Amino acid sequence: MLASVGSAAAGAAARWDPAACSTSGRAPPPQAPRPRRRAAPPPRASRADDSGHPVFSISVNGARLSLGRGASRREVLRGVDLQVQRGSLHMLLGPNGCGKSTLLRVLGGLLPLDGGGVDADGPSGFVFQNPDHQVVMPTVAADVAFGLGRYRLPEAQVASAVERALALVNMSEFMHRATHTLSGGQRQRVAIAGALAEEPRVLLLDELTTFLDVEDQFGVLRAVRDVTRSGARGRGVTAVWVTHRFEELEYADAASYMEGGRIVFTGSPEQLRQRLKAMGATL
Ligand SMILES: Nc1ncnc2c1ncn2[C@@H]1O[C@H](COP(=O)(O)OP(=O)(O)OP(=O)(O)O)[C@@H](O)[C@H]1O
Repeated sequence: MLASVGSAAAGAAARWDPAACSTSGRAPPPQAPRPRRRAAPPPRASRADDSGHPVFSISVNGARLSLGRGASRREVLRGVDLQVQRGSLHMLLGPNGCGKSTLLRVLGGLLPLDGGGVDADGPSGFVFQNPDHQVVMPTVAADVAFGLGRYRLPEAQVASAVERALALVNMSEFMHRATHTLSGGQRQRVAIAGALAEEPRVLLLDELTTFLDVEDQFGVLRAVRDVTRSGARGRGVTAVWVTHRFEELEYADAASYMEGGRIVFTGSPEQLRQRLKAMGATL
């Protein structure tokens, strides 16, 4: 279990806004098409620990970042501290606009910080909430292979990477299916397989279940949990999962709560549930 690494207040000053964090998800905000999943730049500083101490895949210390221009510029990350154990499924919750997606982009190396530091395993792969923006090829196999195209690998190597990735998300039997015939959850698992085909060490997953029904929601969750547990002890893929849905906590190994650009609490899912209840949430 991770120790609390939040701000000194560790949630003492946290306020609870039930409207901002419901268990039923949210209507998607109007938005431009999300970028297709992509591997982040090469690893910066993969943490290895040979001394038997807890090994973290991600370590964020005092991360600060302002976004926007001119009068609309504002500090979005205001001193984020976070540690994520390698091979774990770590959930990140918090009200709308508290900085979860921004932090995810920082973890993937897509946004440089103004202050503080991030030390994360790499490469990382992103999957976003709307699979329609990510699953774009006519067949499942072609879609999972899409990201590998730029490496100019031999065909057999691509085929085996695709097979491996689909097996990891329990979608092998769908390899030759037309993507437009898949359910939302199946499409989301194809999107995850596409990210996995590039063998990331860290998966960054932004509200993957927003558009899914309950069955698909838990199918995708199980797939991600299984991926994190498929590696040897301490060497599995690490997943950071942003969600608004408290019921998903049961799949997490650890969870953090973010508010106002800071992590205010990190602990076990049960500890977070207790904290949220104490803050007035109906779970
Ligand atoms: N490029 C940008 N320029 C200015 N402000 C930005 C930019 N990107 C994000 N923000 C602001 O930063 C804050 C955090 O945004 P972010 O998307 O990280 O929040 P979030 O916790 O993921 O929210 P949600 O749960 O609604 O997805 C928001 O107030 C948002 O408007």
